Amino acid sequence: MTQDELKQAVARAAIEYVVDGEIIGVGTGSTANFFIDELGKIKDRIKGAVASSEATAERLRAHGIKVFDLNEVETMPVYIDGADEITPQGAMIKGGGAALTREKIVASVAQKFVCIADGSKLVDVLGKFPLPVEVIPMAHGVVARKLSSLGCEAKLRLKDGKPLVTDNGCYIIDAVGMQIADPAAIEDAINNIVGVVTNGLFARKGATVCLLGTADGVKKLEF
Ligand SMILES: O=C(CO)[C@H](O)[C@H](O)COP(=O)(O)O
Repeated sequence: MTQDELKQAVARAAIEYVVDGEIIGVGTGSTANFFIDELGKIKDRIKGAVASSEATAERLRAHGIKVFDLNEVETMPVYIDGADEITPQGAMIKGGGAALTREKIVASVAQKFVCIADGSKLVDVLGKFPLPVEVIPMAHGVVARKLSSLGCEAKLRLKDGKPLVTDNGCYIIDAVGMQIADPAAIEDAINNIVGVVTNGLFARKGATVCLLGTADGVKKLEF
């Protein structure tokens, strides 16, 4: 099976977690896009969705799914999203698609986080994938220096030769080669750097369930 077929398989399997008549939190990225396409097929069963990015909102609307502003929503039963890396304990690196802050915010409102990922995303120790850190633009230099002192190479993410600008008007610094033996400690340490909006570690509130696409079928990990 190709990686896309594995992503499609977990996207289909995630429909089981959709609660009829409710608002669903929806993530960002290629796996989340496959999930949105599946959600489109059962759109009449749900009230709508909260999107973790402008791109996701656009795709949801293209499927005729109503998109709610998070400020209108107090709670939702489930948030469904991909990950760049996930451990057997449910800690994740997210933000490869630069949507980490909104992903963390929407996930914080959901009762359950269902991570959908192809098998390549399962790792024993986080950190091979560069850790995304969203920063206030005027602080990117100082934050990069402080990140480097934590033992990584801090690289400003570029798009077409210019700093990539997130949906929040901020920049992303990718922390390359960070040793993440204690995800919760690193998540807190980076979030405490002045100028950081948030980082892509989901250690404190990681996944509740992970649907992992493998050649032997979809495996369910519960945390
Ligand atoms: O965190 C994310 C976007 O900010 C994505 O969930 C993550 O990058 C995984 O993406 P994909 O499903 O395309 O592999």
